[in-house]
Amino acid sequence: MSSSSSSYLRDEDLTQETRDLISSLPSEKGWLVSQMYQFQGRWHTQALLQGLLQYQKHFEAKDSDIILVTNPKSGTTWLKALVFSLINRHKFPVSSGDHPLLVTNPHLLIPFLEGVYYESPNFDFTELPSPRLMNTHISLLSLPESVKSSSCKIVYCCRNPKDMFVSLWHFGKKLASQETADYPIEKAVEAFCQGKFIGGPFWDHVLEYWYASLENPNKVLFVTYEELKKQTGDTIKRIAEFLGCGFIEEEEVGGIVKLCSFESLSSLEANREGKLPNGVETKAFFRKGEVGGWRDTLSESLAEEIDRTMEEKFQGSGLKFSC
Ligand SMILES: Nc1ncnc2c1ncn2[C@@H]1O[C@H](COP(=O)(O)OS(=O)(=O)O)[C@@H](OP(=O)(O)O)[C@H]1O
Repeated sequence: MSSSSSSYLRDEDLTQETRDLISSLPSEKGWLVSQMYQFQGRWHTQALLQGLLQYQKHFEAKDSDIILVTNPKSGTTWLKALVFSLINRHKFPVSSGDHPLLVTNPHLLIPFLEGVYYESPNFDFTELPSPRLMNTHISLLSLPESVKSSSCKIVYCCRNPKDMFVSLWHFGKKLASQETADYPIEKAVEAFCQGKFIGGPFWDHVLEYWYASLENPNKVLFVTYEELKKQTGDTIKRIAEFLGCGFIEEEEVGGIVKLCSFESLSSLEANREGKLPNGVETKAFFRKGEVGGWRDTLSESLAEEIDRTMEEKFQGSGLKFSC
C-alpha cells in the first residue's frame, strides 16, 4: 500500500458479522482493490460494505435531513461545498473571511455515511446541527428504510461516465496497492462497462436515482456535474428551491459560485496539504475539474466502448451525456 492509501481499501478491523457475510457473497478481483464483493446488486470493498451494513442497521433519518448522493468522482466534493455554503449562508456569510470552507476540506465538514460507520461506529449523528447534511455513494435500493420513508431530501449528482471513469482511474493510480497499480486501462474500462466496479454498476446507480427524481421530484433532485459547470448559479438556485432555502440574493449565489469554484478550493492550504482520517490526502480530490478531460487518458476505442454501453443502458430513459 502506498502511504496515501485509503483505509476504505483495506480489510482490517472487520467485525465477525462482516466476515461471515463476506464469505457468502460473490466476489471478483478488482483493479482498485484486489477483491470486491457483491451485495444487494452492487460491488463493494470490505470496509465500505461493513460501513453500509452499520448504516442500514443504525441510521435513523429525520425529515429535515439532506443527503447528497453521488457515484465516486462525480462531483461529491464540489456538491458538498456548494450545499454546505448554501444552507449555512446566514450562519457563515459566503463573503466573510472566516468561512469554514476557507480552512477545512469539504469532506471534513460533511460526513460520508458509510465511511463514518466503518471508521467511527460510535459517531453520534444526532449531534450534527440541523438540518443534517451528509453524503453517501450507496444505491437507492440499499438506502436505509428511514431515508426512503421520511421526508428527508436527496440531491443526486451524476457525471458523464467517461470523465467519471478517468477521474477514478487517476485517483486509483495514487491509492492502489502494488497488486492493482499495474492494471491495464483496457481491462478497467471493460470492467466498468460490465458494472464490475466499486459501487457499480454505475449505470444502475444513475438510472435508479434518475427515475426516482422523475417519480418523486420533491424527494430527489437530479443534477449533473456538467450543468453545474455550465450554469453553476442557476443550478445552485434549483438546489435552493428544492431544499426550500427561501429567497436567495444574486450576490449570495455569486459568492457561493466563487467560494466553491475549483480554482478557489484547490488553491487553499486545507486542500493542498493534510489528510482525511481515512488516510487520503486532501489534494487528491482536486485534479483537473474539467468537462471532457477524459480525452487525454482514453483512446478513441475505449471512449467508444463506454459510449456504446451508455447508449445501450440509458436507452429509453431520456438521460444522455453528449460530452
Ligand atoms: N470545486 C470543484 N469544481 C469542479 N470540479 C471539482 C471541484 N472539486 C473537485 N472537483 C473534481 O471532482 C472530481 C472528484 O470527484 P469527487 O469529489 O466526487 O470525488 S470523491 O468521490 O469525493 O472521492 C475530480 O475530477 P477530475 O479533475 O476530473 O479528476 C476533481 O478535480
